[in-house]
Amino acid sequence: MLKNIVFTQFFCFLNAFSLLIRLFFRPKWEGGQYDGVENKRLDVLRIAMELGADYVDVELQFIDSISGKNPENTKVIVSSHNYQYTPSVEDLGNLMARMQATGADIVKIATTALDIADVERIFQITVHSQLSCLCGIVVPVVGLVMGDRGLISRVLCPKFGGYLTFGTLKSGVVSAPGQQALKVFCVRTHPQISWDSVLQFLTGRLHLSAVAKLIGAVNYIIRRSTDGKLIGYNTDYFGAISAIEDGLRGKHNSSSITGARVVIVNRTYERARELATSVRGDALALADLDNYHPEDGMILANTTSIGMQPKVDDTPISKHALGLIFDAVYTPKITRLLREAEESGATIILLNYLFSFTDSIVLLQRLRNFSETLWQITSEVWMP
Ligand SMILES: O=C1C[C@@](O)(C(=O)O)C[C@@H](O)[C@@H]1O
Repeated sequence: MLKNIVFTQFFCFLNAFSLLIRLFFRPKWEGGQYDGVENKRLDVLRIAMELGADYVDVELQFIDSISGKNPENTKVIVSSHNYQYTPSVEDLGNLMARMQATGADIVKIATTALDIADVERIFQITVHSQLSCLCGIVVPVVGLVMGDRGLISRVLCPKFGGYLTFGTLKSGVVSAPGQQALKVFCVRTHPQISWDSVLQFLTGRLHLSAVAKLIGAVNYIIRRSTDGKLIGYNTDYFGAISAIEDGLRGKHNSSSITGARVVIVNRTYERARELATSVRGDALALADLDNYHPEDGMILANTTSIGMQPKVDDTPISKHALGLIFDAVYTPKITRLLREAEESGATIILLNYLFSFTDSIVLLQRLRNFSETLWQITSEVWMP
């Protein structure tokens, strides 16, 4: 029976970047090719487990016939496919809860994009399901949106905490609409060519949006289809500012946001002063931060990479911070800074991934025909 199974897919674990082959046996009613008796299909999955498959993938409707019967080294993925549309956030949330409650090792939801903005709902659910780890075990989630308009979900899913993405080994041979052939892009330079010169190459060719120019950083580069020009945007600022504003609104129960006195802290005092001068703020040396006693209503924003994986035990401030604490680090989502701040009773704010993303969708929608030319630079390119 195993001979009849077609191996046409691969898992691409983007984080570890190791490649695993997965066996799948999806029925026609769930978008696959198997048209036979259900019991036989489930038998195949059971045999696969006995033979030591790393993963077996079963539809939500059949999870009971597999879950709990798997050997320790076989992980069970529970799947749901919607080939018509992407349901509302509420419906997706309910579906996710039902899937998580099955006891599966991994939850996978694949929906269909009728509009590029549908992807946002899947990202929202993916992010939300990671945050529920605060109160218990996190079940890894795969959230994908099928179809050309869902392409961005396949590329950006790791950024939103997705466990893996799907692709095809051969262009055109797909098991779901929108799957892309595996291409590993890397910026490879000769040891004598410095990262600075790569940046120089990019920055020399970039046209900046007004906001990116002002901030001096971009996190998205899009090749404009009308003239092929590379346009650099900054969408991260919006994710950060909107999260802080939301946090303030929630804390003070009001809709008005007022200005603030800005204090810039940097390891190099001179640099702190330089930036502080440009925003008419004050500067502080990092060494003085622990003894700094700000007035009530302080918002502390960590915009450095301190506390980011792998150095998750680092924190920019040794005492427990109070007030409203924002951390721009997004791996891990709950940094030591945020954890300790929360323990001290502070209000913590996470980067508003979704706003950041919504903003990019708005940009993309403005620039029609984007799909073949979307470039995403996951680590920011800083302008010299
Ligand atoms: O669940 C998935 C992901 C998928 O739907 C995709 O969109 O790549 C393809 C399916 O075959 C697979 O089982």
